[in-house]
Amino acid sequence: MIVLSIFAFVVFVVIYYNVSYYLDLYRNAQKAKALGCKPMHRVANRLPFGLDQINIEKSAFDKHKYPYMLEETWAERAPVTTSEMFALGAWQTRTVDPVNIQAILAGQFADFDLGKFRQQATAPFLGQGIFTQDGAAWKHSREMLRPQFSGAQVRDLTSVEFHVQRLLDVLPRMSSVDDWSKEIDLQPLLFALSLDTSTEFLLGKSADSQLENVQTEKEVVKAKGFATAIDEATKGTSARFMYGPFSPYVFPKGWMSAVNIVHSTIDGIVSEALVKAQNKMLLDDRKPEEKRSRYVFLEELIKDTQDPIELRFQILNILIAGRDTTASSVSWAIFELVRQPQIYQRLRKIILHEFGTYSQCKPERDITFAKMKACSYLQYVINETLRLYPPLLVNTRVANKDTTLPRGGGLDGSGKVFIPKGRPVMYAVWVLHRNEALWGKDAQQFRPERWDGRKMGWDYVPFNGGPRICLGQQFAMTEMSYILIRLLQRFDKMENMDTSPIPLHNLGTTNCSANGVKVKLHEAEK
Ligand code: HEM
Repeated sequence: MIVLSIFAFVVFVVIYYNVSYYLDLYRNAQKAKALGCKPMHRVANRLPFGLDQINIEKSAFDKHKYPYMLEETWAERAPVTTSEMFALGAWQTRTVDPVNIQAILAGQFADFDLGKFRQQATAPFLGQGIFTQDGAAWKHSREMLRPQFSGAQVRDLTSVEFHVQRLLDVLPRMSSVDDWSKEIDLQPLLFALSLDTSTEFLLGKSADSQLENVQTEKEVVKAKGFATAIDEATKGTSARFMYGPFSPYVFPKGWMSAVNIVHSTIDGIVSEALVKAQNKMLLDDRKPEEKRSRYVFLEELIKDTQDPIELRFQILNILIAGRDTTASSVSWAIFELVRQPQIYQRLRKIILHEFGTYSQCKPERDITFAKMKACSYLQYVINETLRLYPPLLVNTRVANKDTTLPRGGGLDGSGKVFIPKGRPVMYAVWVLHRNEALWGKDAQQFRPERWDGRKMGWDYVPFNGGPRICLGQQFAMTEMSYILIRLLQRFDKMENMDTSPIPLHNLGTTNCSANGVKVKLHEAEK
């Protein structure tokens, strides 16, 4: 009897699922017709429910070739650049058409949300913050945070110089007898640098993770705890993303304890800051001569909210949004520069001309925000790095109502397409940025000169666009410029020590090199 009941229940679920699936398809087809939409190209699956997609994605991920898989599978029917597929039991639309991307991010911004999957995957770690919210909550966060990213604070580079000096202190220690250093991997050092500058900017206290590399006993332990916990917590969160709707049930080993370490460290600093704010004391109470940064994000934010949980999550959201993105981008820039010595030398010559040699340069006087912004070739190098290696390879928005997108319908892809409420629309920035139709036959090559006279449009979205454009864009461009200037002033040559034939990719919160950035450095002024 029980067996019969279970059997009947399963049959009922299968029938119910099938009927509602086909009814939905029928209703959507009717609505699409009424709106003058044309059918999208459908990607064929080899396994039921699109289960083959899991294999394809997992295998590419494990082989560190995820971006190449995107190019192969997303460009399947070029030049028609929008399609739909059934993956993991649900329909999704995939586009690399700049016109559709502009519609999603700007023109039809109100029709799309981040969707519940991002919130579910990140909730225990990132809670309610600008990076995870939608609607009114997001608007509130954006209005509260935006003023913190304008003006003087973005231009205050004293703290960046302090931490760059720590990085430079570490590098010569690795030198051998001749003028060349031994082989080092710059990538983890650049990640530590970025964690230290971001925590100092946001919290008024640096995580001092670079001290790990100079072996200062006491602080090393403190730094290691926080830096490792941040890495574990972000890695675990990214792993949850892969499971889509099942992410709330996935708890990678050690993830929650890493999350707790990060939360309690930030909570400690926040509660200290709240006490100081109540007593009208400065959060950053170092003596003036010890002060590296005139601005502390948390100190300013406390003027808007005193809720400790809101403060924790807003700070953490920005830390995660800004730290790995900047570090991986500088790493990729060096990755390319050491493979093309002529570009390295051209950039270095311009840097020396504009900002002086390492020993002549007085950073506060010579490396200003305005001068960095005006240094075109330096900006071209960074633009080109973010084109070829956008930190976020793929992004998703979810329709919050029945809507349409302007392109992708019909055989030539020029017609409107219907997007039903709840449908995820994914856009692959990696594929968009390497599309030959948009970037020319040399789209795969690192060629900063292509930016000479080129205007930025919807074919280039490393920072996204529209109302949700990256708040830290200016901050990131400034910091990346600064780090490159100091490194190229100090080293007149860098040699690539990595022999892998193609770049391999690790995907954490951002896309970074799986082989690191292995180089030998040659000091300019020994
Ligand atoms: C190369 C460096 C960076 C890149 C490529 C980058 C890219 C992005 C992208 C693509 C988004 C949109 C995410 C989405 O809506 O799905 C974003 C959002 C954001 N970024 Fe960045 N980012 C960088 C650095 C930074 C830095 C340094 C900060 C802060 C210190 C920052 C703060 C933010 C914030 C707060 C948001 C959320 C904006 C909102 O939703 O309204 N980013 N970033």
